[in-house]
Amino acid sequence: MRPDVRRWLRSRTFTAETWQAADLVTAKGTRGSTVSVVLPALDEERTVGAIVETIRRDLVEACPLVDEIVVVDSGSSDRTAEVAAAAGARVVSVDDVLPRHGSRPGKGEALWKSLHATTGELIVFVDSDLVDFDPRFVVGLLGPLLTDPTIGYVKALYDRPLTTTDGIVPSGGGRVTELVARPLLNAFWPELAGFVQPLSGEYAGRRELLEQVPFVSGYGVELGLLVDLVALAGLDALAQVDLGTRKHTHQADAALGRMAGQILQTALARWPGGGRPESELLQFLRTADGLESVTWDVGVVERPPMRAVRAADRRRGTWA
Ligand SMILES: O=c1ccn([C@@H]2O[C@H](COP(=O)(O)OP(=O)(O)O[C@H]3O[C@H](CO)[C@@H](O)[C@H](O)[C@H]3O)[C@@H](O)[C@H]2O)c(=O)[nH]1
Ligand SMILES: O=C(O)[C@H](O)COP(=O)(O)O
Repeated sequence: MRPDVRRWLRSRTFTAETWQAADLVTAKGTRGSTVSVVLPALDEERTVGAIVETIRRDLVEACPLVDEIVVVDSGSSDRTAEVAAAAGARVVSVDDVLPRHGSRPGKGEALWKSLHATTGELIVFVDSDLVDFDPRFVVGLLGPLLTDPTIGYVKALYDRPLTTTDGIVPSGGGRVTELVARPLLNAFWPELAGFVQPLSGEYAGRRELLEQVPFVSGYGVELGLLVDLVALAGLDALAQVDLGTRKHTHQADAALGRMAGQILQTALARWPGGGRPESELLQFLRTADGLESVTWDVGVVERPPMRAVRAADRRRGTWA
């Protein structure tokens, strides 16, 4: 493993249990910070209500850590907006924010517009398709930002079960993460190899940083933010927090293929070019002792066309 990644993993990986909401309220008061929670939502009537209600009950009413909950409706055709509003969120439609800039389809557009629709100095993004949502997610993501001024952006990490018709595969989820995003990041931005869940939809950042980088309109937004923020602020300004387990609604393989395509487009638009890709791939496994990293060499060797080999051997008189 690269020394910079090893050092970053040790100093910038936290667990949500480190912080209690009440302590963070005190830290927030001392710093005069404000917090917005943003939920991008496209047809999430089944799940968005419970998430909003939990955050409102536990982190607005019982303990004033969160100042506003905003659901950015990304063009839902179901009752997402009504359900979210009834649960206590302010709901804005993506088309009504910055209308003179039009609306692009996709999740990243909703996040970009949320910067204009909210006021918090700290912004926490939470997907609205989460099942069994735990308020610890928000507390954990805010912990590093409210206690360490050198940290500006915090990603979630977690176990990702895959729920299938045959049952639950404990670590089977995050297919695009494992098959596309992590190999790409390891190859071209190896300093980011320590991010266990680079595509996690739960993350928090300082507005001051988030307003300095572009937002990709679709599913490339998470990879784009990581690459652009490390260039802007440096690796030590980024952190990750272990939130336990995350369950969400899975998309079909064909939809994940389109997601992978957007992530690839995002990466290629940022690829610095030149040089050889890094051949080390860092993978993470959950063991009884916590997260274990394993390094693999995925470098490949190009063998020449057989005709060229034959011709060269004939010239040397060594062809058998
Ligand atoms: O056009 C869209 C599409 C999605 N969403 C919302 O965005 C969130 C995540 O979308 P989802 O389709 O559930 O993504 P996942 O399959 O869960 O994909 C993972 O990987 C993506 C690519 O990095 C991330 O954007 C996601 O947050 C992350 O959970 C959900 O609340 C959606 O309702 C929108 O608001 N608008
Ligand atoms: O983050 C990902 O890799 C994609 O959202 C796919 O997740 P899933 O394999 O858990 O459905």
